[in-house]
Amino acid sequence: MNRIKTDLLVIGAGSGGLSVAAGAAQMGADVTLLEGGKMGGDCLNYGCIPSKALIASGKAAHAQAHASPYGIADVVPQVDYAAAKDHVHDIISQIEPHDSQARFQGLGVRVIREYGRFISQTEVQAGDHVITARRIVIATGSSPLVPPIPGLDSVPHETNETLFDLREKPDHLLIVGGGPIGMEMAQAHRRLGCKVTVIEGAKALGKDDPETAGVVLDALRGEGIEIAEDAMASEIRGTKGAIEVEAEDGRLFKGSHLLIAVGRKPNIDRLNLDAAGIETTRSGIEVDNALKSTNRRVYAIGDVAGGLQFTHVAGYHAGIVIRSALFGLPAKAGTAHIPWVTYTAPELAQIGLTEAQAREAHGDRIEIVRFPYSQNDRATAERQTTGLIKVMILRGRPVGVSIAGAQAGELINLWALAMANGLKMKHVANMVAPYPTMGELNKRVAGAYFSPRLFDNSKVKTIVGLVQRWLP
Ligand SMILES: Cc1cc2nc3c(=O)[nH]c(=O)nc-3n(C[C@H](O)[C@H](O)[C@H](O)COP(=O)(O)OP(=O)(O)OC[C@H]3O[C@@H](n4cnc5c(N)ncnc54)[C@H](O)[C@@H]3O)c2cc1C
Ligand SMILES: NC(=O)c1ccc[n+]([C@@H]2O[C@H](COP(=O)([O-])OP(=O)(O)OC[C@H]3O[C@@H](n4cnc5c(N)ncnc54)[C@H](O)[C@@H]3O)[C@@H](O)[C@H]2O)c1
Repeated sequence: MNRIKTDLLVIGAGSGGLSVAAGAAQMGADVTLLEGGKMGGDCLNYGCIPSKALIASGKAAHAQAHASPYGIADVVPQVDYAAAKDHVHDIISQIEPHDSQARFQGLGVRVIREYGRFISQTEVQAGDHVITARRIVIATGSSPLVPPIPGLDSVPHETNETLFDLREKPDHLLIVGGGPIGMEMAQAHRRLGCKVTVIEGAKALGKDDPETAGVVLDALRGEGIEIAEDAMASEIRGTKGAIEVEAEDGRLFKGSHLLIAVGRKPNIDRLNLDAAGIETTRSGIEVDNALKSTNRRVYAIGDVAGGLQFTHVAGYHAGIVIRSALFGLPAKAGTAHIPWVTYTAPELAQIGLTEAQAREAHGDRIEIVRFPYSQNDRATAERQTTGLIKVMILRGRPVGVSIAGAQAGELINLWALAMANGLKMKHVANMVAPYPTMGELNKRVAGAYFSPRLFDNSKVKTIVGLVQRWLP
């Protein structure tokens, strides 16, 4: 056995683990990083990057087929599905060096390409190494949940771990699960020429605000995607090319290929957590708001910590752990200022409270303002007028923003800044936004908050009247 002593042991080289390792090593800590699978984790290899690359292929095809409103003839896109997958892998390989073993070794991190398992409160075994660490960060991520639906184990199916290697174009893709994975992949495949049916057990995009999610679902249905809601898949049968999914209420869906996208399960099986006294919940490792597990020397971050499961959350967690483990400073992870975006077209973005959550938490004190894309000149010029921005406001401060529309993911950035720093609506209204940009929507919705106060206000009218009488 090779014995290693280290300041910080990071288990998992995905979005969270890499951020902790890079930060800690560059600040002078002795860092050991374990990775049993691919460097870069889910986001680079099976998640954000391949999905956004395939969405880009779909967007290119869609633009060809819908060019005539801009004065350019529509073309039936000649889709080479396998070539689109080559594009996906090319994009992964362009980003790969940033997450590579060589780069991290260059930063001074000791990288061990093995799965780790606890053998005591302070020791982890990885291959023939036993590592003792002052502090340990578990950043092992999550895997696709493949539920025990009768028949599924004997029917060929894809998950996010296999879909991006599939090279034959599905004739008719059935997708079980209408969350972000399901809806993003539904639209990408529809635009690449597949028939697509989404089978959703409750409401599609159900974690988002129903009003803004509704805008996206209408658009997806308009592109020809069948979205069946309240359709809990209860039995799956068939063989490659001829698959059937039956819902609890008897509805039957037939297709050629099947994608399972019904959520995630935390990667904890290999860790032997009992040996370290680390407790778990149904969604992952139990952590307090400083991301410490029930073993006070061990943190859990990112997907395995069971909260919001996004790359930027894993990165945010990494910053909190560095502050706590390296500097011994207090640090708490919040969620009120965390945005998320579903990269459909139109995009769907959310930060903080939805309208229903805001009303439940703050009752009548909540004010809601909306502004439609149809009143934005840039959106009009680009024929992207579908959508709206909606802001939930408590005593002049935004507590939630929901956006559906083109570039919603870019627009939410401003609200992420505002909400992370406690800015008020007046700060957004004071900004001068360049014309004509989609970003003006943010300023205009802030204007919509103030305009009744200014324009429907008898005091303001009286003051203006008096001043005008005295002005030379
Ligand atoms: C299809 C899809 C699309 C997505 N799109 C987005 C998006 O657009 N934006 C966004 O913000 N998020 C997106 N996500 C979510 C995002 O990928 C995850 O939230 C993020 O990767 C979590 O980072 P992590 O560090 O917690 O885990 P991961 O990135 O999964 O990394 C965990 C790593 O730990 C390794 N590991 C596991 N167990 C062990 C062990 N015992 N020892 C050593 N190594 C181990 C794994 O091999 C893996 O490499 C998407 C996810 C999917 C599936
Ligand atoms: N753009 C992004 O940031 C992005 C994109 C993809 C994934 N992700 C992350 O990955 C996570 C997982 O995504 P996901 O879409 O797999 O999960 P999800 O939990 O968000 O959605 C899963 C959906 O499947 C449905 N479902 C569950 N069992 C079912 C059954 N038997 N039949 C029919 N429907 C069923 C649920 O009602 C739910 O709506 C997301 O929550 C998100 O954190 C993020």
